[in-house]
Amino acid sequence: MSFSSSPVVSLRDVAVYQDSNTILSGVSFDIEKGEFVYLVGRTGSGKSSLLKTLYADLPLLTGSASVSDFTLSKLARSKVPFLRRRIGIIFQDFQLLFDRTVAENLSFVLRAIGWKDKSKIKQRISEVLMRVGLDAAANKMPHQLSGGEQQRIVVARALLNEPVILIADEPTGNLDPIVADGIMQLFMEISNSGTAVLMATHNYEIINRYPKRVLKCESGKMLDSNKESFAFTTANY
Ligand SMILES: Nc1ncnc2c1ncn2[C@@H]1O[C@H](COP(=O)(O)OP(=O)(O)OP(=O)(O)O)[C@@H](O)[C@H]1O
Repeated sequence: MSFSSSPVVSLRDVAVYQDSNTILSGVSFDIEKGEFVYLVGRTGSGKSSLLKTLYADLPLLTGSASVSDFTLSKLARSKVPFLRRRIGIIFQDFQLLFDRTVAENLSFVLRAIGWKDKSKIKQRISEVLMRVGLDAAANKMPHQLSGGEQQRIVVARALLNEPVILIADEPTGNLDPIVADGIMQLFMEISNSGTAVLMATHNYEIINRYPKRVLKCESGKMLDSNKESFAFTTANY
């Protein structure tokens, strides 16, 4: 008997568009539960556009795709918030609310999706802060934290809904190498505990230090290191 679960992301012959321009075509890949995958490619090659397609910020017009249990081609606008609750989204700029504490930043998200019970909110916040190693930071203001700590809070925020996948667009871009390394270790722990991670990056040093599967946007197509070998070079990235 097989206990394998279905992929958390599955794309078949997908095209990615910006306005009427085709950015990528013929994109097919699966991401399994707990898998860690890098997304690379030159500036403008389509990484962010692909990620936006996955969280329904760009419509799926060609091919078929599912994320968690959502079929993107048939996704009604009203269902988009529910899709996004299954995805933790992390960007390079931290996007914390600087006029409130860490705990208030996190409770804001839970309240927005209908959590009301104060003790449950407090418990969930404490769980995610523990997970990112910052359980003592709940009552601090974001400006009292370092850049790396702020990014950990953003990761904690992305984990609030127990997502099946974290989608991260250049999450280490503004961090110095040692701090970036800490964030990578956190991502590895997160993927080891069953949440898939799809991370767009230009940082090939990080990929060499934490080697995992790589998807590469190149000349309007997607290359997959699970299926073919391709060169890694820091030139032009
Ligand atoms: N909002 C937009 N409207 C129209 N075209 C866009 C938009 N955003 C991006 N594009 C175009 O789509 C193409 C892919 O851009 P995208 O941002 O996906 O690339 P990227 O690989 O993420 O680049 P970077 O590494 O610089 O973030 C580029 O040609 C870009 O100019």
